[in-house]
Amino acid sequence: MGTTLLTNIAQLVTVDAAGSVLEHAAVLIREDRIEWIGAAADAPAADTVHDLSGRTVLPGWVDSHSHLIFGGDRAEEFVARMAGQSYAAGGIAVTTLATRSLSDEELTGLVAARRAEALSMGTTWMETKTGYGLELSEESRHARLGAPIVDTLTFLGAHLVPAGADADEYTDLVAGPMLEAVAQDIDFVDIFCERGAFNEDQTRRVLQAAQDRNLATKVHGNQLGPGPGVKLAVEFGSHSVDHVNYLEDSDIQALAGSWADWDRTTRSGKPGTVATCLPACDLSTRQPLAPGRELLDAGVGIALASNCNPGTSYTSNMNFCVATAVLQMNLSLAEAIEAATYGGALALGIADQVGSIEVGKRADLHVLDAPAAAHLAYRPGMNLTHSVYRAGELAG
Ligand SMILES: N=CN[C@@H](CCC(=O)O)C(=O)O
Ligand SMILES: [Zn+2]
Repeated sequence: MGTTLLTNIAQLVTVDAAGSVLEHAAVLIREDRIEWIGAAADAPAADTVHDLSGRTVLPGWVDSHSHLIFGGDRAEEFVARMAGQSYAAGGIAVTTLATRSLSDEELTGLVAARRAEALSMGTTWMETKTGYGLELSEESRHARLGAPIVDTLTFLGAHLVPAGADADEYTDLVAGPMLEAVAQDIDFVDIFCERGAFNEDQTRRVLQAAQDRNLATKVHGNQLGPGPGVKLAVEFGSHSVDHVNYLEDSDIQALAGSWADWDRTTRSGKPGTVATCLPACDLSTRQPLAPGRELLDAGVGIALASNCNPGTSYTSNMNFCVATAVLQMNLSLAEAIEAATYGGALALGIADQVGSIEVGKRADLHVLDAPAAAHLAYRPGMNLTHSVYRAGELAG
């Protein structure tokens, strides 16, 4: 592979701690790593040179929340919602049935195609979750098939209590035998803490079981109404709490408190619980957009993610999520880009490897067909992704 120089970059948005944006820049990649960054005029020689002709380069998106392991779709549910019906967790069962009927080959093919689609739109690191299995054999099949396709795999056996099951007995199954069966394939344990899904006590049991196994955790919380999800995530030291639409002041304070030992300017210390905002989901479910601005102003680290799934957010387009965060959540472009790259990396515990363009980090780069990153929000809905480098390799 040798070295590759990307040069003639009009704007290089590094997302480093200082938020450096370089103009007339170049990046040297050696194998899968970033070896040098600087002015194009000073660039070292390289085996291969890619002239980017005045385009913009960002870190690849780090999509820290998705549910790609599913069959079928729920377009009818979506249409009913647009006609006024509200979203309820029960729709998950429809996807569970559709997924069960797929062979390993069919399911693998669907997940791989979805991963490739996201990569083609700039997502160089992708998390996904189980959660449409809801029985031991299916949850472990989904974990086994999904793990080699995505970069981070999360176990979400506690997504919905299956019809006819007792909620507490099912929670015991998730926290015990199911977790045991998937443990070797997963990076995180997650739970949907919400009315209609799992309550506070059940959430505690699952988070405790994960902690007892030294597994990192996440929580789906405060999506459809106020609830205990945020505070539980903070109490258990979860990497993130996701959705965060309905927050009380005390939730924001709890989140802010978790960031007390983090120094933003040097990016050192102990990161707190990331509040992951999912704007595409909020639009598709007609929920109020998560208060990203308020969270940032309170000192909370935030991430933006797609939440790609067939029920609440059938898109993996992070360009769209970033544009929405700028246009409708009052984030600056730099804040939105940081949340969709470095913020996602913090939410997945991989910020030392990816999430910014810095020497030594993995060469995950997203080239925009635009002279400035502002075009992401200035030209919303346009296909601005020109090319994508993942671990130094040109994708596609
Ligand atoms: N909220 C819970 N889980 C998914 C939706 C799953 C579904 O409706 O299929 C989410 O993150 O939005
Ligand atoms: Zn989700």
